[in-house]
Amino acid sequence: MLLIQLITMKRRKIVVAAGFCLSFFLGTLMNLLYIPGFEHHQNHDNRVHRYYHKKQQRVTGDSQLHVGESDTKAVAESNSKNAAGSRHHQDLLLQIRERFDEVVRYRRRQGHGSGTGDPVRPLERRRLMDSEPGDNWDPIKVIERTDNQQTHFQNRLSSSTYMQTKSRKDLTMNSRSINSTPMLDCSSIDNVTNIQYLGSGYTKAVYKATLNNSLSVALKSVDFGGHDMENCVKKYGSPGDCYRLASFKIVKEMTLMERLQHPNILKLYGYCYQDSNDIQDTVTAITELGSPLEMIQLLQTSWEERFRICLSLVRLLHYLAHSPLGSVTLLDFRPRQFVLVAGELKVTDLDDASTEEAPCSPSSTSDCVMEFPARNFTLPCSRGRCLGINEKRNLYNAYRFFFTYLLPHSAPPTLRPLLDKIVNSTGELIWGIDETLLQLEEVLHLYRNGFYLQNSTQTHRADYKRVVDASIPGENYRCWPSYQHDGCLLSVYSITEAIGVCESHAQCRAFVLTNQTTWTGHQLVFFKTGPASLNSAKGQVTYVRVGS
Ligand SMILES: Nc1ncnc2c1ncn2[C@@H]1O[C@H](COP(=O)(O)OP(=O)(O)OP(=O)(O)O)[C@@H](O)[C@H]1O
Repeated sequence: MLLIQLITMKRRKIVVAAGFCLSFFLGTLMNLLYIPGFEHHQNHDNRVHRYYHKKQQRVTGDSQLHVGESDTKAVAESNSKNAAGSRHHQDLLLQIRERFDEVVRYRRRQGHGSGTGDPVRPLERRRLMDSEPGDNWDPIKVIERTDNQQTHFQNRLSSSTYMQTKSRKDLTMNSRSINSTPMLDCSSIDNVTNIQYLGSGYTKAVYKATLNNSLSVALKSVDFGGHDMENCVKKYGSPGDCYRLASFKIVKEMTLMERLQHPNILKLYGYCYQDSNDIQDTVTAITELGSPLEMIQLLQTSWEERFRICLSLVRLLHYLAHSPLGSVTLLDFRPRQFVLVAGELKVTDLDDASTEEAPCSPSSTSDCVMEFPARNFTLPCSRGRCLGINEKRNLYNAYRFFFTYLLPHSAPPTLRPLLDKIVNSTGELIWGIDETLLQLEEVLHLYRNGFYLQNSTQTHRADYKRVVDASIPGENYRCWPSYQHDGCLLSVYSITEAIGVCESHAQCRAFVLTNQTTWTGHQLVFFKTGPASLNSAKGQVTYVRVGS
């Protein structure tokens, strides 16, 4: 049993709650916590909770009615209802089977695969083996099996507290590794601290947690109160199977994280299966932690940082187009599917990734139409597949969600023509991802080596005196896009560029070189209103404007 100390906040008062296990926390934290922004989930959990109990009562009521009823019409109606219910349930099981098959396909596909971690839970793995040719993986048998589980589940619900974690499967996970890196397991998240809700989408809820008071990670699990679970339970009335269906999104995501290794794909650190809320083997993925992408915030950062995001994205899309699993497209390509890790963009939501290139017939003109809100594209059909559709869909989405907003705005003027060309060529899908990457790497080369300064033959009006081992602690002013909010801290390639910046700011009379550099190797420089507080500082260099 996994116990964690929860410090809960309610109406800004701190309440201490102890002894809840992690999966309980992940599923129902919102029932117990008040943290601004949690209300929505709290309502959802309560709704689902109430719904389960109602459902339980309704089933009991129905059965009593049927026992005492001799009317053959009612019996016939009941039989036909049961048949419809069974078809309904079968439909759910077929969906589970489809998701399961998809995961199996990704696991089996040839390519790199040095990882020995296997995020498919033992139960599914058994079924995976059963689904080999000559298989006995029979959806009907699964229906029977899950019917039993379902009855058990509902019985338990009526007699036990909702969402009570039962036992944890301590699988022999320490031996797992991805590319020789040992993976985290259930024991790793036994004593997590600083748990914070990060966000949730249609299916999953994500929490930040600290392991061993040192490593911060993201914990991802099915959101019991999320839309996916709620809609499914409403439709099928089978929380256990709905959970399984939803959990395959996490299993798929973990499988793809394991198979697709790239600096711009979030790292899977490990996973944990444990029984929770009367559901067997609920899964928690343990991944690298990022911070959600805020477009408004990005628009306020320096061009260099925004360019980094676009370059990260293009490197990612280039990898996806040539991945070991084939060309991968991100069907859900909104900025919220990405996070930032130390300034690098990384994709986090892989449950909607697909390697299927749309099939087509050469005689049809409509098979390969890619539709976007503002325009459509028709791609050629080659050997029964729409040529490059996965790559082109990713690229156009990168253009419409990222490049148009982030690339040209406040870029160094000499880079503008090339950046405009990149924006136009991707917006028209003239270039593929290979050419786009080449061009962005060229921009990086020009920027990193200061070639963007070549044409700026501005003559500086003032002289600057170089003062060694000196700094100016005060005399700050604000500028945009500063790396520090209460001062003017900008990145420059050279002293000449720093002088140019100082000349362009009416307040600037001095600047101090820091020993910090940006990701491109540019130096961060503090611009100052004057040298009044100039003091001695070993190793630092200050430039003070002389004359008017
Ligand atoms: N590793 C992470 N670090 C920080 N935040 C994350 C991380 N993973 C996800 N998030 C945040 O949690 C939110 C929900 O995660 P995710 O997108 O995986 O859930 P989902 O249910 O698949 O959502 P959607 O409805 O968008 O498909 C994301 O929008 C993102 O802001």
